[in-house]
Amino acid sequence: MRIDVVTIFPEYLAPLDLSLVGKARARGQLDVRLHELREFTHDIHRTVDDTPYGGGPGMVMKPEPWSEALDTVVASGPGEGAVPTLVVPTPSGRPFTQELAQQLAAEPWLAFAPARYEGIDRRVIEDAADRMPVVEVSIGDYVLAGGEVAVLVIVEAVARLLPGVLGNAESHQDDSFAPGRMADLLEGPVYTKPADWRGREVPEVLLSGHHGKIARWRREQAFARTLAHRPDLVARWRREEMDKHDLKA
Ligand SMILES: Nc1cc(-c2ccc3cc[nH]c3c2)n[nH]1
Repeated sequence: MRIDVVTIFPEYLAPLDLSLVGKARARGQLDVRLHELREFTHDIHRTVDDTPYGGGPGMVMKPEPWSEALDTVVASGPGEGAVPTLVVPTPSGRPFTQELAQQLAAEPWLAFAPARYEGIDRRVIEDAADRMPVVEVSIGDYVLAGGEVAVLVIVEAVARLLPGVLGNAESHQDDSFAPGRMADLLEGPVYTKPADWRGREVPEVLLSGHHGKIARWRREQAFARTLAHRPDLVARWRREEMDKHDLKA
């Protein structure tokens, strides 16, 4: 997979050199290219923003640098009409879920447009959508100061789904949120040595060696935690299970 990121803060993406994503890049499984938006300005001050039409607080990112940057990204692709899927982090976007991560992981080429200020001139997104798939994505119902952190979240969640990126020991096949595994929902509690730590002992069942009982205990624990923290997910999973067995709620 190829990933391009256009940003005024390339240093914000430094974590993409580390750990899972960094190793995947070193192995050639991921080709990540950062583009500094100010390289696509032509004034002495390298201006990327201006005041908003219609008034209001803050500044808006100018269309020209973005369109030049995105044109350069597309032109540097494999050619033959290949274009990236443009991912635009925004609080009002499509919720980023494991399902969307799976969909993005199936794409050969992603380009990210993390905004700053009050956002990017809308015409940039509209113009891009005439040439490539565009998906606006929210990583949660809170407001960040820019989209770079969202890029890190999305890239990590997508990269770990790519074949060979996770070692077998860390396979994502058992991900709680992987489609079809809603029944497990969130992870249950985990324990490691020592068996007694500060007077707190590991649950007996985990020392029993009875794999059936252990698996059931873990599902029960995960379900109880999910029911407490995410009743909405449990309700959705129940509906999906009822639909799957053509049962009426
Ligand atoms: N899910 C989510 C995305 C954002 C976001 C994305 C881009 C910009 C640009 C300026 N502020 C931003 C905030 N906040 N929360």
